Amino acid sequence: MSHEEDLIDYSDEEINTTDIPSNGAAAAQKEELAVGGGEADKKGSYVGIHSTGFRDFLLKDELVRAITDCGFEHPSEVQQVTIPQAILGNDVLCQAKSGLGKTAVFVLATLQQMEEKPEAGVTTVLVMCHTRELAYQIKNEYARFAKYLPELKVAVFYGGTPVQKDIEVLKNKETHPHIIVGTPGRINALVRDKHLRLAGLKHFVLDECDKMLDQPDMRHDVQSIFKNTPAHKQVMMFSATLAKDIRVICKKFMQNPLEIFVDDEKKLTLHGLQQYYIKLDEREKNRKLNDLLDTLEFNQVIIFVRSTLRCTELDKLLRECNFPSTAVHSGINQEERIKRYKEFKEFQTRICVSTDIFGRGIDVERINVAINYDMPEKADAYLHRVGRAGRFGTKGLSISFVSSQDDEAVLKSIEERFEVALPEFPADGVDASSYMDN
Ligand SMILES: Nc1ncnc2c1ncn2[C@@H]1O[C@H](COP(=O)(O)OP(=O)(O)OP(=O)(O)O)[C@@H](O)[C@H]1O
Repeated sequence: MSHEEDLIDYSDEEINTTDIPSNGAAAAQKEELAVGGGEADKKGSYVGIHSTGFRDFLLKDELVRAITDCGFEHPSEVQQVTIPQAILGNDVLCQAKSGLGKTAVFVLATLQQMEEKPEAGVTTVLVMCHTRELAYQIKNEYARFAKYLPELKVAVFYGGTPVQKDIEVLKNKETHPHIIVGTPGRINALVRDKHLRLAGLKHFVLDECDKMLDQPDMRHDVQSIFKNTPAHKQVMMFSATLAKDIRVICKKFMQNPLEIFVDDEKKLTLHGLQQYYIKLDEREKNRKLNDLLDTLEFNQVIIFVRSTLRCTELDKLLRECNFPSTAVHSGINQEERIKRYKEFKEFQTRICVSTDIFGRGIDVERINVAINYDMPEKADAYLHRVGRAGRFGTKGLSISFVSSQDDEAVLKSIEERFEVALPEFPADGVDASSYMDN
């Protein structure tokens, strides 16, 4: 993509839906992952599963060892289809269900393409996502997979922390990262003020790309950063939800990408996850939540609310009732937010009340119950939120409180779009073995 002419102001753009490649709806019925793109004649074709192990990708020894240490035995479907193309440097636009390992696709693909002795002081990989905690998590994934590549330097930059610290890291050749993970606001500020130079960039990655390009502020920052990168580079974008209009926008940043879409939205439903709703009055929510937390068996539970105020209040109430709860929302200072994220991830707290900050991308292995105390406004947000439970094909349970006509409308749209039965939560509860892995 040439920079000047093609980086348009998307808010002025008419979305041309006829741009979208046909992925062959009939075939999509049969296959989980519809793969189009690459070469023109490949559009609409479907890649079968050929490889069975990470070794088949012919990755560097250091990566194979790290993968083994992580306990990954077999690549997931999205990994099988995408990694072989991504390590060749192709652009990738990838949609795949929540929790099935999209992160490892770009982490492994970029690490695989790094030079053995990366040049000091040059950043070649930039990964951006929409929240600070997710950036922190992705940075840790890089650390996990790069553990046998000690020369590689990875850093995470996001807002709410002293910018001077980031500037110091970038000033010094010894500490200057080869790989940067971050959120667009801070990265853009560092680029704008010439602390971060991206002339040597080879890989530009957006995780949760639909969210990032859907929000005007974030999209503006992403575009400004993109303009400061070389024309020739690999661009990869990922999300569990990729509406057709957003795909068109994503592709403006790419050249002839490998496209992986789940056109048949019912295939986005997580099969290990049991999903229910409870109809109740707003004022009955606290009592109901108390009952559920008392009676349900869970390892960890995440509870979503719609505002920071409700988040603070509900967390306080739960702690008053002696539940081991924590809260995460944008009103908390950043250091404390990361501390709470870490504690929750490390199983030191078992209940987390959150706004949509933890609604996407956050990967906490032991969450097996997700509760929508407040129903989200959109079906997409619902899909991401409940996907926090039942990661990587494990079992899980989600319960959504429905207390208004708007909530009912969202519930209906979820059932229709994802063809998921969302029955009422049974009065006598559900058998714990149905949502707890042994
Ligand atoms: N091949 C694998 N074998 C075992 N575990 C895996 C494998 N790939 C990924 N995982 C684990 O699965 C979990 C979910 O992965 P990840 O967070 O990348 O999912 P995702 O597709 O990005 O989900 P979301 O759309 O919700 O962000 C992580 O804990 C990750 O370590």
